[in-house]
Amino acid sequence: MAGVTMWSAILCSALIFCFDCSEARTFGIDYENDTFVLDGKPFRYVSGSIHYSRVPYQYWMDRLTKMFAAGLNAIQVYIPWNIHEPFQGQYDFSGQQDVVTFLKLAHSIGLYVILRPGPYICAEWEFGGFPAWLLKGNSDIRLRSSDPRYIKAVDQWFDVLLSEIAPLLYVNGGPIISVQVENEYGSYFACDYDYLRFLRQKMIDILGNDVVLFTTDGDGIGYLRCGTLQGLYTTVDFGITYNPAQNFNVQRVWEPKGPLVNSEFYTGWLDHWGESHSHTDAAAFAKSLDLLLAYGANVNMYMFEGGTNFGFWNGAEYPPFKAIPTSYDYDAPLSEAGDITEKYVAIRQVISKYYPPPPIPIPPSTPKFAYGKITMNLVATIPDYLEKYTPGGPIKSKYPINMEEIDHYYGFVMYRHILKDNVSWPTTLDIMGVRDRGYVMINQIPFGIIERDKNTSVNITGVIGDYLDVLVENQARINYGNNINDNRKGLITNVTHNGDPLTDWLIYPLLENITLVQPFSLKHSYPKQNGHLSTPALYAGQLVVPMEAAHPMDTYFDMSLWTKGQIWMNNFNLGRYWPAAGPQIRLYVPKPVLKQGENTVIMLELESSPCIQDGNCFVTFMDQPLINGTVHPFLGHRHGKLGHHGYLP
Ligand SMILES: CCCCNC(=S)N1C[C@H](O)[C@@H](O)[C@@H](O)[C@H]1CO
Repeated sequence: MAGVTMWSAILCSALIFCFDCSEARTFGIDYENDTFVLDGKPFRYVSGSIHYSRVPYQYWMDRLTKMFAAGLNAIQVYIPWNIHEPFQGQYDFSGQQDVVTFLKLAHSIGLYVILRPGPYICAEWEFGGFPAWLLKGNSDIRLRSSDPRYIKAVDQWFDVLLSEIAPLLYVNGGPIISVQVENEYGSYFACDYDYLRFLRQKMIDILGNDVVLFTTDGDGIGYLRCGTLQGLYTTVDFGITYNPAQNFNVQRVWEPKGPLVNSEFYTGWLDHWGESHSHTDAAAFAKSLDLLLAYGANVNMYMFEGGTNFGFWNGAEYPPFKAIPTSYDYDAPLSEAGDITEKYVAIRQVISKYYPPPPIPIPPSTPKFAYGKITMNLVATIPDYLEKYTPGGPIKSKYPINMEEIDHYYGFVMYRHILKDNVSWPTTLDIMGVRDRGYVMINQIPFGIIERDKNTSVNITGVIGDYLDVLVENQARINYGNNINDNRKGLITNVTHNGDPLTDWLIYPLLENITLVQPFSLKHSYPKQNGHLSTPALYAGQLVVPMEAAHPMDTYFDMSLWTKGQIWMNNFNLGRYWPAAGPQIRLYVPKPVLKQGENTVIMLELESSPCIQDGNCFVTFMDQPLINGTVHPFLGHRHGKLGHHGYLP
């Protein structure tokens, strides 16, 4: 008897969070009865996707509690590699990146976890989760394949990540009941089974054999051919359907027995700048959910809480190149700000037909406040700023260098060339390799905007010694499809003038850390103008939040009079704005980035500042979102179509 007591004690000590050490915790598949089994009993999950990287960590508990209050018993979570390994070999699992804490919070509420660690995650996230340093020195790397350079990086990353994850597996006392291998691999051209075998083995080596490993692919035969592998449970994804049998027939081709699983049941859809906000009818979705649950399916609703692409974390589709906005609201049941929606109520109602209502009330939406209008002031034009604030000075190079090679992966970089000849009449500057958008200036006077795959030339004039500046915006690395390998940013080709390559360049990485933006001796002479274009410049303002207990509150940043740029609040990068393109007109400002008293707002306006046009140098803080505004499909210019030589001044 003593022996048994000893073993159960050992088992307990091995099991974190274990509540009942008498029974080993198990989660698996009962193929005979077409169901998952949890601790030997039939189990079906009703799950929702939430991405911890898109919700301020101070709000994680709020969103997770609302998901539990909807009747969910599980959440589905992607792990973006690039937020955890910003530079190769440097890892970050703290603060906003503290995925272990996020998963433990879910566990504490009573939510199981379906984990999707990639290494590729798609998700409309920058580079599908890949770190940009994968491209440094490897312009021909073949991602998502057995390319040894890629496999080496994944192997090292998974050694670190999976070791963090293992203690949180259900079998070890944690909430993780299943782990996805790769992501919709069947939609990718490589079809490299050795790569999938490597991933499967790596996960088994570190996570063990007591976890369900699965794949997810679109519900089409063609997708599944390359998307799954022996030993990985095949699941599918699809949106609203009124004939679940038809959708699951595809899964049954690969899994004749076992639980039916829709791993991404789309509650809404993604947006692109310049296109109308996506919408999915709540009643239609609820009806389809009812049919899926009645059919006995396991369902994960993608997204249940969409959140925000703060900073430079949005992704892009290609072709054509279309960047994802800062809001990832997704028309999801919980809004970007975690508000309860009609769709949330409809879903909760359907789930309550199958399961007892959750033992907690629905938490309230967080309060929002309209802090009103504040004045913005010019700090500096970007050329002035960079000359003063580029630590160590610019990089000197005979030809332009792409961003990855200078270890500057996100945001902006300025390329400067000092004219060696007089250019007395307008002649063509060609910048074929702009990735993705460029603002061309001569001595700070804007001459035009260039865009990848569209207008890549501008007519310029100037004299010897003039500064030709090209400020390039990396709008996002493509996150989906077969072009994901072609993701280098900045200028990836030479710049030619009248067909001749321009040589001798100064390259200024624009600081990702905005704290160095100290108000210059404020120049009251506004930047140079050329038609409606103004010199890219930094503007600063102060938002004063009342010193009252109720404040700060969530709010929305309305910069609808401005055109396109980036916003920081107290040095927190709120994300990109582009009201000239739409549909997002206001940015969500979560309470945690604000403080009582003075809050510093910094804007980088790239194209056309209202301060110059009409003296309306202000922004407004509202108490309502606006992500379904008017769109301008010519990629964002109220002033009409692109001219042949870029936007005409
Ligand atoms: C327009 C192409 C969209 C590609 N993405 C697709 S199909 N999706 C599946 C993908 O697995 C998920 O990460 C999300 O990216 C989702 C769309 O929200």
